Amino acid sequence: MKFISTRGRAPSLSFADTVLTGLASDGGLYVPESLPAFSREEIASMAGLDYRELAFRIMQPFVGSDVSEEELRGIIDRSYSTFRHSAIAPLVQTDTNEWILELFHGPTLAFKDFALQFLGQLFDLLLKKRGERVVVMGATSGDTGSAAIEGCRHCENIDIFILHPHNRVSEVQRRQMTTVLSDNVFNIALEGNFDDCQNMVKASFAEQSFLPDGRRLVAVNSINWARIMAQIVYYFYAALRLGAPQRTVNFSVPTGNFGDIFAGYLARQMGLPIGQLVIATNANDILHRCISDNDHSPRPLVHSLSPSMDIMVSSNFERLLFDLYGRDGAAVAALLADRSAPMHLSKEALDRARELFSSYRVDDTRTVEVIRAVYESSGYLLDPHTAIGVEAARQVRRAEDQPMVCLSTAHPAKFPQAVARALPTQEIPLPPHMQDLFQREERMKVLPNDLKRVHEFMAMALGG
Ligand SMILES: Cc1ncc(COP(=O)(O)O)c(C=O)c1O
Ligand SMILES: N[C@@H](CCOP(=O)(O)O)C(=O)O
Repeated sequence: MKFISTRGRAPSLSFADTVLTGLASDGGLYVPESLPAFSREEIASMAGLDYRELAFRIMQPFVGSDVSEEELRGIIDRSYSTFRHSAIAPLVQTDTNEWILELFHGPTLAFKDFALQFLGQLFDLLLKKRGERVVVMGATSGDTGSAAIEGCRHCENIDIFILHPHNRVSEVQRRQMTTVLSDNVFNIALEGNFDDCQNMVKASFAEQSFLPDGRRLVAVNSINWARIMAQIVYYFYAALRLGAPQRTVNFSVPTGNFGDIFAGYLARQMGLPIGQLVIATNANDILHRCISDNDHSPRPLVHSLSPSMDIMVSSNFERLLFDLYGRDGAAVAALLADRSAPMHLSKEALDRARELFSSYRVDDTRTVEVIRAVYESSGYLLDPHTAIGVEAARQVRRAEDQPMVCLSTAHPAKFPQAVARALPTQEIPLPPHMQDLFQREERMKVLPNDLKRVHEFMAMALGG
């Protein structure tokens, strides 16, 4: 399978080369030239498969011959053996036809582990085969960082640098990153917000001459295609458990960088009978405004109780635009020429986007009310991001008789302060492997929002 850029001017790449890169050379994101599709019968035959076997069936067509079937099975086995729940992604019912898909049973307690445990294993295999050592650079609003570090820290051929917004992630999130003291792990606390971190990472991919010894950058954010690919699997897994393909299933997805919900969109394009796909946003609602009012204009970032979704520039929206504009790279490049300017979709693109997605915005006050209300009605404790997904689902749901699956993207223990606003006396213990998190030594470098300073730090850390 070949992968092409959403801006249409970069060379197409193989799966392995796509994984071991970041942005395309024209500034675009890589997508498959064509999507594999499964017939209704093929999907029916997947019912009852365990998570690992299903992951193999869904991902193998993308991977092709770059990774042998045996190698892919090995990667999948190792990736999901670190999860603490035997179902990997269990479903819990909270109301009539309302389900929570718990995606937080991986090592860092967020859905990011699904793709980043996998990506770390994949990097390890591909880099060893090539005898190459690379520099991984990523931006995080709190969850990608620790999951990427956890996925990559044992890779001999990787140095990893993660930028997080200084003082804008929860203490648990920060400590999950900064207490990993391995020699190949570097945490940068940037004096800026997540968008600043992400801009810096993208600018670094465009100009890599600051790296010593001819080293190159590789992405761990969801600009890396393998991240999205691994997330497609749990849409199939949940839908099959709830009766697909005989039954249509709906999903509500707490959304920031648009990676997770884009994986759901792909699952539908690949044949899974998904009805509604709900984009659930916090006060940083550019995607909701885009779908509801055709208003994709950036506004100052708001710091919310769901910090991982404090994102204004959603990288993966570009991948959707590519499809909405008939896979015309020039049209996408023109639309995104100035990301700080308001963007308005054409009538056709907007109509199509509205057919594909519903959207809803949930502010902090409502987030707190929902955490409290769901706990009181069902005894189920939501994290603030998941609460946004649950509320959005309840507000925009069309088919009461079909299952609505709300993706639970993080464990509430990552956000005790936010949960305490709703339930002040509620204890939320960390899992056993994190019991001493607050006693561990931390290491990070605080840097100004200045590309040159970040590059100097990275070059020095790499011995340049
Ligand atoms: C807990 C949590 N929920 C939701 C999101 C939003 O996911 P996405 O960026 O894929 O839209 C993130 C960050 O990505 C997150 O960390
Ligand atoms: N919410 C994310 C932001 C980065 O998103 P990614 O999916 O592109 O890595 C985070 O927790 O860091």
